[in-house]
Amino acid sequence: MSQPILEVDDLHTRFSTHEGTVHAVNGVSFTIDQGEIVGIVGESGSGKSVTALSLMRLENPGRIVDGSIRFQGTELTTASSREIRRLRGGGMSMVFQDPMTTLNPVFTVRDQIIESLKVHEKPNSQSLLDFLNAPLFSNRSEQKRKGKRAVELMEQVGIPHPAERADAYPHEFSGGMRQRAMLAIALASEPDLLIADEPTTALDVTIQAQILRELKSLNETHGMSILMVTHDLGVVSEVCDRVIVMYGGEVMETGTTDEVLSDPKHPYTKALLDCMPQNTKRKEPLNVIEGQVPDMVGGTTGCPFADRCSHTTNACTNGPIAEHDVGSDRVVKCDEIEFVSDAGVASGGDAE
Ligand SMILES: Nc1ncnc2c1ncn2[C@@H]1O[C@H](COP(=O)(O)OP(=O)(O)OP(=O)(O)O)[C@@H](O)[C@H]1O
Repeated sequence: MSQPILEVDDLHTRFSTHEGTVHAVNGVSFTIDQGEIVGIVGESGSGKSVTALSLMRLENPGRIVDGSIRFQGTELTTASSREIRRLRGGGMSMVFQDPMTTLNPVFTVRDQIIESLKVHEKPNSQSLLDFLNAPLFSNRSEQKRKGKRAVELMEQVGIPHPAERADAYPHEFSGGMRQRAMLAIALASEPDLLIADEPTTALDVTIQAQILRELKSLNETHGMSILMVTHDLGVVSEVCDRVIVMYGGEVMETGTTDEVLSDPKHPYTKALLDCMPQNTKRKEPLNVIEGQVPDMVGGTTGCPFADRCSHTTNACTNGPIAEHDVGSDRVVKCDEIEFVSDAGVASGGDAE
């Protein structure tokens, strides 16, 4: 059996706001094995991104108030900023939804990939030469080597004519190419775990399929583990080995992608699946889950999905809700699952 590369246990991340304390991540636990692709899926506001940011220790202005994140044996919740920097330079990288918020508009794509290569090679130090940004003759060959590597990485992520395009600025790239450039920057540090937060949401379906293929091939050829944050079950079904279904800052259901998508146990998972266009008859309006995701101010008592679920009982609103093992590596946080399996559950009160 594969060793977990990442172990998240009872993670709680909160934000202090004028309205009160937002319990964005509320007791989340999961693992990712070496070489595994795991998806986190859920509606907007379910806590997916804050979970991903917490793993990279980029949760600020939020704060981790409880729980543990162990990456390759290192506890990240108490790690020093030096350890975290070293980790970001090597073990873990993140790709964000909007490349323009991450790419620096005043540097060429090549320079930004080179910067990532430098951080990878010297995660804890910034040399005087780097600081002055004035490479001397002695490190010109080094600079050349990194430039060549940058072009190789651009080629690897499918940027056509990489040598010619390396000196372009981000605004000269299309959306899909920018996303690939960002992937190249993330890969420059040769991460063991890539966290990809909605990496294809802003792209058209053809480019989306190409990027997903790219990620899958990196996983297969380099054994890179991937945590894919998405609201799209189609993406999950295409690339993920396992899926974590999140709602209201909590994990509602986990399991292998095949099992969860073919036999969803939690009413929320079932409702999400019912909303997929593939599961709607032609010319009929798409299914929606009636109601809104909770704002998570002050946290929730009981199941966060209770006020949108058609099978809610008093026990669901009074909580706490137990996690049920319903198979190997399959967990469902719902006390009504017997009922769900027997009768089926649908969104908006449309029970099957
Ligand atoms: N900086 C912040 N300050 C206050 N609350 C925040 C902040 N960032 C996120 N939140 C809250 O944390 C909760 C979880 O948000 P998060 O972005 O993780 O959801 P998500 O599932 O990733 O949604 P999306 O798919 O839209 O990114 C939401 O209630 C959100 O409003």
